[in-house]
Amino acid sequence: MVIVGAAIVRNGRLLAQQRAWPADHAGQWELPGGRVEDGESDEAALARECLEELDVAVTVGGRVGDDVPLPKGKVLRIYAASLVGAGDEPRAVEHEDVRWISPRELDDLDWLPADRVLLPALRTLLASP
Ligand SMILES: Nc1nc2c([nH]c(=O)n2[C@H]2C[C@H](O)[C@@H](COP(=O)(O)OP(=O)(O)OP(=O)(O)O)O2)c(=O)[nH]1
Repeated sequence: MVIVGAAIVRNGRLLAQQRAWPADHAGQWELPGGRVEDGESDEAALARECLEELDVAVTVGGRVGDDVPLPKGKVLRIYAASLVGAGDEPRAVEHEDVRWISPRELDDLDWLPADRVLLPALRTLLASP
């Protein structure tokens, strides 16, 4: 099963969201996203999840990093993304918080373990023009 995540970048910052549940991961940070449903493309799943979780429309770009294995045979797959409306403000619909993260803050956040594996690739993405 594929879990897609969006690396949404604006003005050199990465959007991260803080989990409200389950209890053992509450407070930890991740990228917006979720499960790809049957018959759905990765891109469509990402657009749907960003609308559900952040209430914003996104344009999905290329892959970021390699698939990261998750427990129970799942994989985490990240795509670069951008807001359709540059002035749109994502809000935490079902999460604790959302925040724009600068490269300097990237390492200090309490990321989910799979996301931490992706930090070098995310750092490279943030450094690209
Ligand atoms: N969305 C997302 N999930 C992640 C990330 N890193 C990571 O390990 N996961 C894990 C947590 C969950 O086990 C799984 C996705 O859960 P989810 O709750 O976001 O997805 P979903 O809404 O489609 O799941 P479900 O409630 O339908 O089961 O992937 C990440 O950066 N973003």
